Amino acid sequence: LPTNWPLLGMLPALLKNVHRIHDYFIQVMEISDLTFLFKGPWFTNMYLLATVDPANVHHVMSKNFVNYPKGSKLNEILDVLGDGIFNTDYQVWQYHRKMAQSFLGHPKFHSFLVNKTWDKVQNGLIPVLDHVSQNSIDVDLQDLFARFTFDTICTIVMDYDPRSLSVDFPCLPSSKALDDVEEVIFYRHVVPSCVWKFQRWLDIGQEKKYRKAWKTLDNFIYKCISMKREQSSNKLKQKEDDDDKVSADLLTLYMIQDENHNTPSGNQGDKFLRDTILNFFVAGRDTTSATLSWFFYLLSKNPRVISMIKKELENITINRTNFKEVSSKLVYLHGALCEALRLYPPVVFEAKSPVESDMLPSGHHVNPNMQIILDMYAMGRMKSIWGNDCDEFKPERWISEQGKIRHEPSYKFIAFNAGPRTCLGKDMAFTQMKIIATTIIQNYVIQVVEEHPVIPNISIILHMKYGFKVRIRRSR
Ligand code: HEM
Repeated sequence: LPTNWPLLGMLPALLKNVHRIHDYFIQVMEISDLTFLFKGPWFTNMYLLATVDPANVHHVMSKNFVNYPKGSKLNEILDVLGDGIFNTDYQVWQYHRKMAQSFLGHPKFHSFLVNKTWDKVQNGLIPVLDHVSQNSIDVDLQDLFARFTFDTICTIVMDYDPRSLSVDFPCLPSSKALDDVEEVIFYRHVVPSCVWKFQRWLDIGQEKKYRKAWKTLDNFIYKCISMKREQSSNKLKQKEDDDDKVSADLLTLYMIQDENHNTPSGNQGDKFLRDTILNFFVAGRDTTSATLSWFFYLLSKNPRVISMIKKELENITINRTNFKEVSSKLVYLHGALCEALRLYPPVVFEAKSPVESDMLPSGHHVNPNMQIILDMYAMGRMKSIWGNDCDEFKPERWISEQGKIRHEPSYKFIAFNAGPRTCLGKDMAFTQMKIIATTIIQNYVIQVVEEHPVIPNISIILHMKYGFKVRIRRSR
């Protein structure tokens, strides 16, 4: 366990292990009975209680949810997200949640999503995969998936397709700006706040990058909002009919509320819409694309699982019209995706501070000066939670004796968060991942480029540090 040095606290141990921070946390969690208090240098007032104890997770995320809002410290770190769903509490968060639920949970949303995803497969993914396969070009599959999900989330949220997934692989500043923002948000989580605030004041280093990325995102989103305003000023009224909600995009839905003065944001005008859109970009782009990348990486190491998925697909024809019925038959594929999410959850940790002092089920006292880190990566790899074979990629873990999907409580399988702030895009993510996975597995062979290093990066989203270089060919 890390030594607590006078003045420096446990910072030396953290710095020494920063290059292998994920594995280091697994080790510390295993030998400290699933919860450990890291103490920072004396002048920083930094106390991090890291935990992977399911009882603590259940307590913080569900049972005593009201005592663990996102809070002002996190608001500062995530300031680029403004008043969007990720960065708000209480009424504003409830408003977003209601709006997002009414959109994503609308009965017509599923077929809308399936159609948009299928369009992108046919007009984006397949042409690009055929192009790289015919010309024997090595491709970064992680980048390709990020392009796919960026295009689809823009389409769903704003009805605008930036077409980043195409054979010329265009470099989109808005997509790059999202990467930069995520990197700096992680940095802000790990250095003392006085350090990053000083850098922000001087406009240097990571903070300079953050400011520029923020501007790029603002330019992109505000432009889309004004385009939408022009296009739809006379159409908005027509969309008010509940049945039409899903033939519109999320932005239109919010604009209708705005016109009717139903927003909780006061008179912020386009700023509230901008915050909403940006939060959905963050929610829907990297989470799904990162999972797909790790899923295909795991498949490349486990040919047996590919054979099992192919076997499951043998007697099933999947297309855009029957996807809803067929999807529930893809039990093994579903298990394999859950297994990828367990081993490589795209959101690696969740940071929480109590409003009032509290006692966790593990017996640890927490107070408002502390940050509680729920380490989702380590949680998926704990022997005491998942058994001695926890490091193995075993889709069978998710299948019951009756051949159905085995349900695991969200405070144990935490990839989609737990409690009232559970991910709203879970079904959307599974739908997209299944469409993409079946298309690739049925039609292509993927081979990882030899000696290409695949290691997790250190950020708020678990990407592959050097991308995922593969060679692709059409299967016969
Ligand atoms: C494999 C894919 C995905 C994973 C693993 C995932 C995971 C998560 C996690 C861990 C959170 C909690 C984040 C936090 O509060 O700090 C979250 C929240 C959320 N996710 Fe997802 N997500 C995925 C895909 C999506 C997609 C495609 C959407 C659709 C746009 C989406 C929409 C949301 C929303 C709106 C929230 C905020 C919920 C709230 O605070 O009430 N997610 N997701």
